[in-house]
Amino acid sequence: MGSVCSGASKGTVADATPAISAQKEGNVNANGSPLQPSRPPSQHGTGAVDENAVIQDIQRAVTPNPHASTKGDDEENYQIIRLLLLGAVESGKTTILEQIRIMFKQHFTEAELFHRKAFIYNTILRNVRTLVSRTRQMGLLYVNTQNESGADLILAQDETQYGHFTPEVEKAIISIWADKTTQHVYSKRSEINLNDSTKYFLDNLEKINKMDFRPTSNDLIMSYVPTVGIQNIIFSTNHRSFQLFDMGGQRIDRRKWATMYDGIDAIFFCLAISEYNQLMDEDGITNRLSDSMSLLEKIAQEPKFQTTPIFLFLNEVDVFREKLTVFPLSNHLPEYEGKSVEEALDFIEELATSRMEGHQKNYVYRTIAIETQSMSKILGEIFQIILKNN
Ligand SMILES: Nc1nc2c(ncn2[C@@H]2O[C@H](COP(=O)(O)OP(=O)(O)OP(=O)(O)O)[C@@H](O)[C@H]2O)c(=O)[nH]1
Ligand SMILES: [Mg+2]
Repeated sequence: MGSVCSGASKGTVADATPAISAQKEGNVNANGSPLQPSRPPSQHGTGAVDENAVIQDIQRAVTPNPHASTKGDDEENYQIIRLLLLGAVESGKTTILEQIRIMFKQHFTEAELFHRKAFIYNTILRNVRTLVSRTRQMGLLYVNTQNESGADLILAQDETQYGHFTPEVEKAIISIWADKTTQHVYSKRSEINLNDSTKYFLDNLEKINKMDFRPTSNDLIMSYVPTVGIQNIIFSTNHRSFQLFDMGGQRIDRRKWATMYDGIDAIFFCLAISEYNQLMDEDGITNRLSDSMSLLEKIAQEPKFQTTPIFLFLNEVDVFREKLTVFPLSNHLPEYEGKSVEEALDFIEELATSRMEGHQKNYVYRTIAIETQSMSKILGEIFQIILKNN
């Protein structure tokens, strides 16, 4: 169309009244049937689902209908605008998808909430175990001596547990979390790469451990469930329909990315800049930031994307800021000579843009994907750009 449809909001897309034409989400295909179950972090790469069947299923679902109207017909019948979310593991892809869902008022289903609830319990258990282990590793004692036996109880829990905690375990977790020693260990969390949502969930354990606990949309934003394979959502705004594909960022999942490269109108690339001091779980040697930068370069050089706009999210700015004081950036990127957070951010941005050199259209944003308000503004701007170009 070349410009925003008549009747479009002049403000951000978030301000526009969304017309949701369909809602497909949570590892479902466009027909609404399950693709692959999300797996717990300890089971990466497993699952009995036939990946080829899944890919064929998706391709069938997204292949343009030859009988459908094309641009130039009635506005409502424009071809769907297809967006691809790419980036390494835990870079914020699904968080952005969830922010988009919130923005377009795509409510989460009961099944999704139930599924996510299980992961929230597991995340809490893993995080508190990490804190307890670190406390012992550092040779620290709890201020409340009774927490020593509570720590034993927590360490004895099965790490693959996905259900409610017994009252005894709940009491032990709450007491350990409140202990000054734990708070001291937590203040140094950058050293142990503790999941960022630790405080958020532990502060609310009593509420979360109730049988009738129903996660809020913010709980979903804060929790992490690794994406397996490909999930997608369909939504409409400004008389246009969008299909957004979210891909798992692990190496095993990246193999499937190329099956989705045809007919993509924009790429949302997430890069967790806070990972400059972390190594990849998959091999234990590759620096995570360096892996993400290589991935970005590969996408920017992909022949099929030469005219496809890339919206780059330099994500986890909050964690990055926090980490810089503990882990100087120059220890990991010796060419960095700056001193301030802003200089560090500029340096990372330059690094990222240099990896997209030669690519025709790219837009860079510094983001904190868990913040609904700031993300809604940024995504609003992005959707306006996309609408103008399609
Ligand atoms: N503090 C903070 N946490 C974030 C930010 N972005 C995402 N997170 C958290 O990071 C975790 C991982 O985010 P996801 O969006 O699920 O990561 P992903 O890229 O989809 O990861 P895979 O599906 O494994 O490829 C979640 O717990 C989020 O709440 C951010 O900007 N700041
Ligand atoms: Mg994901």
